[in-house]
Amino acid sequence: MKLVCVDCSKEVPTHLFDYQCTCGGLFDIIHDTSDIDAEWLKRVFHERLSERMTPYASGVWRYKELIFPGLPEEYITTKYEGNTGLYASALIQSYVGSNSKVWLKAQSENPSGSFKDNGMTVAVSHGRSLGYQRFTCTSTGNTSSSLAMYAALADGESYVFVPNKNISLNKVMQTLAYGAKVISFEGTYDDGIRFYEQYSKELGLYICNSINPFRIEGQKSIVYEIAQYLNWNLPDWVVIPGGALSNVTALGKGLQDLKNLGFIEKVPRVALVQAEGVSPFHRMVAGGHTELTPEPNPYTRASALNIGNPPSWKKALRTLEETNGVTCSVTDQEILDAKAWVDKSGIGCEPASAATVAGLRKLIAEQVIDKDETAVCILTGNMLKDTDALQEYHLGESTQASYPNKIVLAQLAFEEIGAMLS
Ligand SMILES: Cc1ncc(COP(=O)(O)O)c(C=O)c1O
Ligand SMILES: N[C@@H](CCOP(=O)(O)O)C(=O)O
Repeated sequence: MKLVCVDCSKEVPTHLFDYQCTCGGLFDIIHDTSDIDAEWLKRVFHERLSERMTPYASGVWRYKELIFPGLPEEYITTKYEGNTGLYASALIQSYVGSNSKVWLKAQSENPSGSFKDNGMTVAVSHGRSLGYQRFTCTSTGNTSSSLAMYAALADGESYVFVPNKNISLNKVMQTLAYGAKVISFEGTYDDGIRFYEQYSKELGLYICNSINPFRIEGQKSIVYEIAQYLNWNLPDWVVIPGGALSNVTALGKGLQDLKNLGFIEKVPRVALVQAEGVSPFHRMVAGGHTELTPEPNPYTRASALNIGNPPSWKKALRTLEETNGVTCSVTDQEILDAKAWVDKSGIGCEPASAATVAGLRKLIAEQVIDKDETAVCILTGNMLKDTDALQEYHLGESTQASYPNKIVLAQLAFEEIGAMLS
């Protein structure tokens, strides 16, 4: 296993951990899988499905050989993350206008309520193995909640930087409650990342944002798990929301691993969905450009996607190229309407995650995705991550217009309730 710079291809051993190369490029982790017996590994992954209370009961560490093979078990900090549900929803199939199965992968069922746990367990475990006790991130709230939870489990300390506006208070409170030192600052996630670029060395903290390639390795497990649950037959499309672009990067890496090992025959196409107010990557791809122009004033109600300068865009571009992928953007209204239907399906998600369902609906309407093709939407965060969004939608004046389920005002009298039920 080695770290390789995505810009200049410089190689560095993993014990000399730094997230950024001297040339400024991010590092990628490259594994040597030439000695792996794929059939043996598949059997091991299958057997581990019945593990209980060991690191391999985790839906991330189940795949340790492809994520962080050399890590001694004593450093693994796990809450049995992953193991999240994969649901075929007839309601969402109908909402998006598909004739084929639409799966929802509920990363919202992770211990801290978002997909961040898949990557964070690996980052914190790696940090511990290097002797770190103090961990840090800048965050719109999910990364920080996840970090604070794992740092607490590891008896470490966490220091998190959160923008002082346009984020969900639920997430900040969750972070605080897990014991993190929360520093609220004027600016955005992008300013937080710039701060690390300048001061990370002097601070001596272990950085847990997705610029850390160990996060990406852990997040690969999401697609491994989908593939394993579907007996190594993936749907035609994987639809994923994009902010910092870590998850689409991990998805692409995971798909290549599965293809190289012969676990899957065909790599599905990836559809990356951004929120219209913060869609620099989509604009770059749609405009046929080769350099990303950051969004200077990012804003979307799906606050987890409020990232104007996605650090992993070069890695994400690789995923698009390797999977013949597409991008699109959706409005906040489309996101919130889609979220209401995902909630009604019984699965639920936060606004950012619903961008996938809104995007799938749009791409089917535009005939980019065929009605007869199957798809899986990655639902990245839990519906209780942003209770203000629920309240605004269901109790607000204008936003509930297209949604049929409203609060009913009635007297608690037998006649009135009886008449309603008849
Ligand atoms: C719930 C949720 N969905 C989607 C995203 C976007 O994922 P990425 O930043 O990896 O593109 C984030 C944050 O990053 C998130 O918290
Ligand atoms: N939505 C994210 C922002 C991206 O963070 P990162 O983990 O990819 O660095 C958050 O929850 O903070």
